[in-house]
Amino acid sequence: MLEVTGLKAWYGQAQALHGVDIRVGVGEVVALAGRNGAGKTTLVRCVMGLHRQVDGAVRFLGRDVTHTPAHQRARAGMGWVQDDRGIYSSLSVEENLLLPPKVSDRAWTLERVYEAFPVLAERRRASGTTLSGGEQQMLAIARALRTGARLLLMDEPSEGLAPVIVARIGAIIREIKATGAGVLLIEQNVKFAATVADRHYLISQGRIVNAIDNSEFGSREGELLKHLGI
Ligand SMILES: Nc1ncnc2c1ncn2[C@@H]1O[C@H](COP(=O)(O)OP(=O)(O)OP(=O)(O)O)[C@@H](O)[C@H]1O
Repeated sequence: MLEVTGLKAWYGQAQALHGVDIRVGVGEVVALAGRNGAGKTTLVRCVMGLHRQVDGAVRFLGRDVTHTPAHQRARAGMGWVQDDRGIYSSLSVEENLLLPPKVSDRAWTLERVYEAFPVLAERRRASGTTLSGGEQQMLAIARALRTGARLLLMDEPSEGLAPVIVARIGAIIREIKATGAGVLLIEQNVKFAATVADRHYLISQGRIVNAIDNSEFGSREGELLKHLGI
């Protein structure tokens, strides 16, 4: 579904990505971990079409989208769950859920969202400003699902959340996977990533330095943690 090959990216003269290869298959959850400044956000921005100083190729659903504008990639089925959560704070939960444009017939109905996220049903009339961190994260994920995105790019969904909420988010990611959607998950919490991911990529200084199948995670966790300085 997503194939990134030989991706290079620059900020002016400074090169941030040095030939990155990653892929996400249908119904696959792929985790990306790396230290601060390793290139995770740059990579996701390149995939979404938000960073234009690039070389190499990004293919999505069999089409070369390397030079396709971001709004067209979103329309083709890429959904970004941002780390700042991108919620309209002056609008209610339900209004936030009604805004996203539908890009495919996989779009989740409001009823389906409320079934999967009971807390959003309870808080449907609450304004964005009054939501807890966990509720905001769930709203951000639900908004991406409302579009019918085929590939979700998630930026640190577990960050700053209580373990019980992180576990709930893990269950939701597994549910998304079961629908056949792909997920690219930026996640420093590799223990959490291991509960949902099929594969782990480790990025360092703009290069993928390790690709680990989740079945090997138990024996190679130490290697990952050491690399991340955890
Ligand atoms: N707007 C920018 N202008 C110049 N250089 C940038 C810019 N954004 C990022 N960089 C540089 O690009 C490299 C990769 O940064 P990036 O933000 O992609 O890393 P990251 O892995 O997402 O880090 P973090 O976990 O801190 O968000 C770093 O060397 C960073 O300093």
